[in-house]
Amino acid sequence: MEPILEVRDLCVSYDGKPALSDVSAQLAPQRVCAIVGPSGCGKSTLVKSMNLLTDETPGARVQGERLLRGRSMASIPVTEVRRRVGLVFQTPTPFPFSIERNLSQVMRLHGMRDRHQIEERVVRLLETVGLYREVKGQIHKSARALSGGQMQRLCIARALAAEPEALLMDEPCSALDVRSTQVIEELIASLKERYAVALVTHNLAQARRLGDDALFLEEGRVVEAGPAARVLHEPARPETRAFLML
Ligand SMILES: Nc1ncnc2c1ncn2[C@@H]1O[C@H](COP(=O)(O)OP(=O)(O)OP(=O)(O)O)[C@@H](O)[C@H]1O
Repeated sequence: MEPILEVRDLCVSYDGKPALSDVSAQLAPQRVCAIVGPSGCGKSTLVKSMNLLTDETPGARVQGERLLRGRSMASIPVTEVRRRVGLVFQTPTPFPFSIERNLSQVMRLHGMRDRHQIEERVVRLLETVGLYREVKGQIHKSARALSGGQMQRLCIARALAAEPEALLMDEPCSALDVRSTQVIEELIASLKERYAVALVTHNLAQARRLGDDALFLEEGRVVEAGPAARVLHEPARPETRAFLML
């Protein structure tokens, strides 16, 4: 199946210091690609490069190919790439206005004008992330009053409001408690039906639970890649086995 998003021979450096070297990776439809590896190995840099955020980082230099459904991102307007490739960060950071406006603003930004259509879609998105029941009747209250887990689900809904094809998640649960983590994990498992997902995680158990594919990075290089069942359970290299505590 054609990948939704692909990077080929990607090299990223910050102030001349390499962070990623010759990285190739694919995000396939209806699959979660778990991106794992030791601290500082380039996981965040990889997902940020997948929606061109690295290209705006001062001192960063990006080389290599990035493709969205086979078309070079270089030939697609940045705003379109960002719409089609959503990014969710480690710390949930909704904008400091209402729950409703956090979502409707994205829709307006992407040209939706019909008020009823927007209202309907806000409800649908809140349902998708399992928030509707919890915030019903309060969607005009500040998003910052939500719990950490609720804020993260709102941030996921905000990424989905742009109707993306791929969803990049950079440690989406690391600021959350066990229960909220479980809720987000269930959500990720359901979202992959509709989106190609990249999941950066320090949590190896989480990578094993959710990953269909896996990419193991070390010092900016891909050292193992393929089906998660192999990479995370039977990696080829002794060093990877040691990291994965196998
Ligand atoms: N904006 C930046 N400016 C300079 N160097 C950076 C920048 N962002 C990342 N780096 C460096 O690039 C390398 C890769 O960092 P990155 O954050 O991508 O790794 P990571 O695997 O996500 O790390 P962690 O698991 O600790 O979050 C590190 O050496 C880091 O210090």
